[in-house]
Amino acid sequence: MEKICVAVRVRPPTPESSSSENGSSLWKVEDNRISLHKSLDTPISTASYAFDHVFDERSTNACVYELLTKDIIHAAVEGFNGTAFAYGQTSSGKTFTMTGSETDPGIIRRSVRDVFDRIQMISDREFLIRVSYMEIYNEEINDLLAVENQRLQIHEHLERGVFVAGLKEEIVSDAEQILKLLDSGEVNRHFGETNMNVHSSRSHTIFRMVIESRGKENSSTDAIRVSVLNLVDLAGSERIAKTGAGGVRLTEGKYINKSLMILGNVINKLSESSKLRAHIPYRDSKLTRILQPALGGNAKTCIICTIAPEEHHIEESKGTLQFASRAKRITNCAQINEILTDAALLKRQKLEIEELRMKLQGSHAEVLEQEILKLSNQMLKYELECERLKTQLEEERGKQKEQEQCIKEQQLKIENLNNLVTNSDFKKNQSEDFISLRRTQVGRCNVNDSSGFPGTPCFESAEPSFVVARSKYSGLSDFSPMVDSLGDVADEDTWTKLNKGFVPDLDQLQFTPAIKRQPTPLIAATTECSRENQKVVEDLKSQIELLTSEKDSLQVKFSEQVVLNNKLLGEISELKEGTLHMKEIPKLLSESVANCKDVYKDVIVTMKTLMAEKESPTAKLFFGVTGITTSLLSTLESQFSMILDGQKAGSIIDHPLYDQWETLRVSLKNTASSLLLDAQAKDEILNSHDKGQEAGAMEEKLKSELSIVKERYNELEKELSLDKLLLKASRESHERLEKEVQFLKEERDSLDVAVSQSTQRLRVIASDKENALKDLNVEVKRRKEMEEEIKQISFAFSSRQKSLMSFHNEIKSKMQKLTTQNPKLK
Ligand SMILES: Nc1ncnc2c1ncn2[C@@H]1O[C@H](COP(=O)(O)OP(=O)(O)OP(=O)(O)O)[C@@H](O)[C@H]1O
Repeated sequence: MEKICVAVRVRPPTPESSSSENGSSLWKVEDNRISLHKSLDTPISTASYAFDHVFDERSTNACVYELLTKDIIHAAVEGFNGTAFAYGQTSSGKTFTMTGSETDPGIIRRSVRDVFDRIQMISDREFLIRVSYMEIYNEEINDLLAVENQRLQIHEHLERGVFVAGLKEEIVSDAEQILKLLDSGEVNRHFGETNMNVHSSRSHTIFRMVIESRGKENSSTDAIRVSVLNLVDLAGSERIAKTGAGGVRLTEGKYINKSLMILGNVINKLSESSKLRAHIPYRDSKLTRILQPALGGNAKTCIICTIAPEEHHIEESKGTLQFASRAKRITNCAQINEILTDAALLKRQKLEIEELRMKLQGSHAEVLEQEILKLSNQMLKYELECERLKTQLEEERGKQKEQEQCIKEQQLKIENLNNLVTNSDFKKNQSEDFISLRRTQVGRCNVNDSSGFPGTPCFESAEPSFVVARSKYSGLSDFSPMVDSLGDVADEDTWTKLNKGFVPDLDQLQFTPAIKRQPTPLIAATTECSRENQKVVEDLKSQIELLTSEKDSLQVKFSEQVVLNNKLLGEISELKEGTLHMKEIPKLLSESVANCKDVYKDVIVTMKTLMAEKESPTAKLFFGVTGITTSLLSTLESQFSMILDGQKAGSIIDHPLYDQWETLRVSLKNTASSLLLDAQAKDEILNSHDKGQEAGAMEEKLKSELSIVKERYNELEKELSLDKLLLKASRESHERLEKEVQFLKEERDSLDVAVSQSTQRLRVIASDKENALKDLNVEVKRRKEMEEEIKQISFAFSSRQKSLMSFHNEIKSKMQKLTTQNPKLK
């Protein structure tokens, strides 16, 4: 187990920035520490970071290679997998570090030369070297050594691990040959000009050397070593606002930021304690999938994080340093990769059996026998444990299937909900609709409003669980985002955001045991093997526990979602009911207005016939009132016609407008009939020739009636303005209602997203379980083989013991014979 080696390199300031920023860098490098200083040279305590190496602006590629990469290259020659990669924002010097210049070659060229120098020094082994060069451009793998090999796929093999199918591998015999291949590959690389870098890498490149070696002598008995060396130049993260990217550059930028964010996620998960990290999202991007062995796997890895010293890049530089801090906590488990030929395996086993025999012949025979027995028992125990885990897994799978079924049903429900919402025809200006809805939602509205207007929907009174559940969706998901949901990643420098707020805690560092897949040496290693097996089984057990708990939490979340969904469904059906009810109002109102109009027309006709003297004050007043009332009626009519637009009939009896119009109708009718009676009385009075006295009384009466009409008119005017206010309030309520519906729709959409994320997560868990099961099967198979071997050894041991016993008895009988023949010997 060893930690990843992490270094930081500060690029020299650009000529423009050194002239504009007085040439003084805010980043100070002291030994292996880098800290941010304020302009007055006071250090900022929270921005000080320590790494394995920190290279300042004056350091050369030669120095970086010597201190950081050289050991990994030498280890690769010896059979260890190795990876070196450069990470940092755009224009911070990654390509300069990996590729370098003519005068100061970068890590890749230096590594190539060093590999061959090293090979020259190893005289007892022979080497075969293959190289490949690929780029990941817009999440597609292209072969840089064979342009026709585009969009290559990643495959996984039990023994070979993750590999890129169809990638050209050139067998090379010297460094010069590789350097030429590199130059030809460089031509095919995607570069582009941005505001930040005139020669910006638009893809991640991976230069790979596969180093195979075997001993020159006794080659049939020696294992073949195969190691993979990856030298990676990542594309730089970029802020679109700074790079000024558009069109193709923008698309590239989005892909670059997305894959770097996933790399950041993987690093974050790996830097967590092993108890917390349930799932490492290697599969979320091609880059992380290819680099999987280098990140927490079987490889020696170094990361060089490059930063730009300019003040306007401080945020990006801090992000890079936080990424580096996390990477520093990752532990790899590198081991020599050996492939044993059958002959080599046989020879090794023979040697081991011989060793065991020697031990058996010594005084430890019994102890060893016991140990073998103990081991056999342990094997049996582990096998049983494996069986148990297997059945547990089967059960888990069954449960998972059920859950998937549940999710499908849920999705169906959501679709129905969707249809319901889209079918609901909420039109603008249907303000009165809300009045009816108010009745249906009386429990949830502010009906006791002092204004007496219809209450507005009140969500404070909603059940707390509803609010809690809703707030959950606004929070960030606790698992890594899926590639497809990151469409707008490039709009914000998300990876920098992601890196913020990290507090390194090295004490919590945990190690992940790696599963060894190599053939295991026999007897001498049995104890070690059993311990290892135990560890593996425990590891698998803990993995299963983690998966189970994760599944449980998902199930809880899922049932919460179901509850929330049901609630939303209820609310939406309530709203729908309300809407149907509301649709009835306008027609009735318009009917009411038509009624009033008819009555009023009758009244006017009657009144006109009564008004003999058209120029009298009473007639003038009457006609004036008639005009006003007509205009009132037309206003109301136009308002209702606006509301009626597109609505259907229904019934509403208790609407305030209905009451008012009813009162108006009755009052007009009464006035008309009283006027009619008065006119008749007047006729009678005139007929009785008592003109003087009666005319005065009649005038008085008419005046008083006129004032009543006036008052009534004023009242009507007030009622009308009240109605207007009511209409306004209703309109506002309707708008609020519409917003609420919109909000519910959004809520439903977010639920949709959450459910699909859960589904994806479940799928990932399922595949993880599948992998765990595969590993278990491999383990079981291996254990069976070992058991077989132990049986054979036990058998050999017992036959050896028997022969020893017979030999012993033979000697004994011979001795006895000798002593009987020659008693002197006694
Ligand atoms: N250590 C250094 N010494 C001198 N010049 C450097 C150094 N590092 C970077 N530069 C120069 O800075 C510029 C940008 O560097 P480079 O292209 O390597 O950045 P990058 O991180 O690879 O950018 P991108 O991600 O956009 O490809 C180049 O002109 C390069 O020569």
